[in-house]
Amino acid sequence: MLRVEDLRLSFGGVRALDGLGFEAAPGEIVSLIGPNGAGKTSAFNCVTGFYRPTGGRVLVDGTDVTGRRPSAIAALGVSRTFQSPRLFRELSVLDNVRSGTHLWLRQNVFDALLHTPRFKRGEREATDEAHRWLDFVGLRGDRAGLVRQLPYGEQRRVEIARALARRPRLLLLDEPAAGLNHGEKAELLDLLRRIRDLGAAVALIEHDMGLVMEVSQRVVVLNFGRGIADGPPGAVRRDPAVIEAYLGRDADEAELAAAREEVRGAGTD
Ligand SMILES: Nc1ncnc2c1ncn2[C@@H]1O[C@H](COP(=O)(O)OP(=O)(O)OP(=O)(O)O)[C@@H](O)[C@H]1O
Repeated sequence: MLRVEDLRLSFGGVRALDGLGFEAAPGEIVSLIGPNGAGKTSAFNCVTGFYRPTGGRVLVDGTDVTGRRPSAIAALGVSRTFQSPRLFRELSVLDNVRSGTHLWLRQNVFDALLHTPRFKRGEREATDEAHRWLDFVGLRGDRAGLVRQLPYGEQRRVEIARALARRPRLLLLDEPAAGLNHGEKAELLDLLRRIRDLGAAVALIEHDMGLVMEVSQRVVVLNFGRGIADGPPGAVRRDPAVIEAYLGRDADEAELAAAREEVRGAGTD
């Protein structure tokens, strides 16, 4: 579904991406991990058209989308969330999710102006579907209220519901566990599995190693814009290059042991 080949991106002298390659197949969660500044979000931005790579290719279901605009890439079934939720703050919870349906809802300007039967049918369908996705992400409570009044963890769920309402074939989630408490993380783990079971390809950026190791079919480790490991979680967490990437070559044994623990993920062994 997604194939990234030899991706390169520079900002002035900074090489954010330096020959990155990875793939994500339908029904699979592929996690991108790596130290701060390793290039994970830059990779997402290149895949979704927010950045134009300076080299390499991005293929979505075999179509070369390198350098295309975000809207053109979204139209191919690519949907994403951001490190901090980017919602329409002055819209209701429901309307935020309904906005996701406009990608596939077939309405023209005359339908909207004249409120034709087709328009009304479409609006009903959009509302029903938005409710279904809010149920799916487990958002209880008032859906007519403004989204900005929700707690942070719930805003994240709304953003995921909106991304799902676009009916994506490829979903990119940028640090969905950031700022969540323990209980919310457990619910997110369950949600990620259910999203995978829908059959989409999921690419995940996440710093919570326990979550990553538990939910991913494959883990790609980035360091300085390059992939330094790519494989099933079990193999990646034993890879010495991965441990080193988190601390650097000069780390002493105690630090390395602590890093090994972190990469291994609490309670997953
Ligand atoms: N818009 C930009 N302008 C200049 N430099 C940028 C820009 N975006 C990213 N960079 C640089 O590119 C490198 C990779 O950043 P990126 O945000 O992709 O890393 P990351 O792995 O997602 O980090 P984090 O885990 O902290 O989110 C960093 O050195 C960063 O400072």
